Amino acid sequence: MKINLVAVGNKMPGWVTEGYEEYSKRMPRECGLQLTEITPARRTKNAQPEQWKKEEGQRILAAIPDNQHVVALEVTGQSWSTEVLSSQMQQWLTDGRDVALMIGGPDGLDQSCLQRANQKWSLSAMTLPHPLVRIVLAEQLYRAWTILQNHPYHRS
Ligand SMILES: C[S@@+](CC[C@H](N)C(=O)[O-])C[C@H]1O[C@@H](n2cnc3c(N)ncnc32)[C@H](O)[C@@H]1O
Repeated sequence: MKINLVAVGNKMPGWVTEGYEEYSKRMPRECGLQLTEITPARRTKNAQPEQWKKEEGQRILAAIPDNQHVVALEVTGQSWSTEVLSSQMQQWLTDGRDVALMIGGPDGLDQSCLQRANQKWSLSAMTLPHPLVRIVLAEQLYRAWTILQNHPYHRS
């Protein structure tokens, strides 16, 4: 299984790239984490957040093959403990399809992305900045993997 992390935002500052890679590089081949960065819509002076989200949504969906199991990162989604995430990961591995995780931009995910999602996952009731979300996500995926491996990284 491959995890296809489709995230709005490119040209990230060094601390974001370093933080993300610190954890993504720890993921094993059988559960490899691959990042697809989506170019954000150009924000013009006349605020058109729905239009920007729509544009980004089209780019996100174009980066996800039809046969992938899709999870939207969304504040109002389901809250999973790390242990629940590891069970989810086991289910994804058993299912065998690649998994796509979608992270929206500053205005969030478009409705078309939410409709495509098979699951919606909330990391917290707080709204996090999208660059931070990819780092937290990579760490939690690694932590969930270590639980499946009975590796001592995770101490409950
Ligand atoms: C700055 S947030 C967007 C906020 C936007 N106002 C909204 O309502 O979605 C950017 C993206 O980060 C992700 N995100 C932010 N906080 C999150 C959280 N607590 N749980 C899951 N995803 C989150 C979502 O994918 C969101 O689209």
